[in-house]
Amino acid sequence: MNIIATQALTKTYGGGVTALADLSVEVEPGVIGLVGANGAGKSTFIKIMLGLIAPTSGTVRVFGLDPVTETDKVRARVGYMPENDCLPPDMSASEFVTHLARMSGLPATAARERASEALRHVGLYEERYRQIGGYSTGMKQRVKLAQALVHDPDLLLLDEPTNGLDPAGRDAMLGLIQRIGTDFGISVVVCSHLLGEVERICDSLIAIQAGRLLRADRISSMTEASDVLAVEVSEGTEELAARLTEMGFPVSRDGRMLLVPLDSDAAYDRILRAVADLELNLHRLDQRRHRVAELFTKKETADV
Ligand SMILES: Nc1ncnc2c1ncn2[C@@H]1O[C@H](COP(=O)(O)OP(=O)(O)OP(=O)(O)O)[C@@H](O)[C@H]1O
Repeated sequence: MNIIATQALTKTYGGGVTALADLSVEVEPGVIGLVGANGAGKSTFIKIMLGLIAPTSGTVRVFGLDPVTETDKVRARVGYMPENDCLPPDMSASEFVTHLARMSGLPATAARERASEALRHVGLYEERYRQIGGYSTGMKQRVKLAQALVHDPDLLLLDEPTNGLDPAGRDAMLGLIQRIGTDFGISVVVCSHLLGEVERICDSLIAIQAGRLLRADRISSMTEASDVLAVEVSEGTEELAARLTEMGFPVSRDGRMLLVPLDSDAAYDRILRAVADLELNLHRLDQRRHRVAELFTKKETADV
């Protein structure tokens, strides 16, 4: 079952900036990365899913619901962690998250309990009565995550959750997000311009560029074997390269590896024979896997 489905979704802001253009995508449950360079349209997509802004044309459904006309029903099932800092410095995390739980419709006692639970999940239980103004950036990000979780949503939309964090803080936040997906069975859309980090924790990716869909697929499909063979020998790389070139293979080098396009099954056997004829010691012979970063053209690539 799809959790999100869009059809020709388009958003043009006043002033004529088209942030999303004709985006059609279907998203299955899991931990999903929404990736693209700055300005690609990720935040716009998230805001449309939440019913915060309306599409210019096209449709969007979240759990089969229309965020434009069924906003409350969508928000009851979706938690949102915004990109920007939006926390009151003079409240404790406990007060703040309880307040948002109350706003979601929970009675006072249940709201307090749920807030404590959410703060425990994000690792802030001990610190929950301290004022947010004294928190580190990492702790503030965790408060934002806790408030997104507090009403027990089925889907989390996280906008740049690792923003401003140092490498250790990033790893901790990514681990937390992954656990939310696996341990609680909540689907998560992680929006980021950092392809490398999203790739580590997601089952699937939606890649957008300048508001258009580049590809939406499972990461395993994106990194399937390519039709390029990587050949590495302990010694005699030059010799082998020359022999393969003589045999008509368009060989290229990548460090100690020779890369040879595989145009037929016979090519595999011919390369093996060449290695044997030259009496070289074969170190490695396998099909290269595609890299997710290949999705993006070099010029407009997300940071990897
Ligand atoms: N309220 C707005 N009015 C006009 N243009 C906007 C508005 N919000 C976003 N845009 C423009 O729409 C495009 C997409 O912006 P959006 O914030 O959705 O991208 P993003 O991928 O989330 O980028 P970032 O990672 O920088 O937040 C950008 O060109 C941006 O300048």
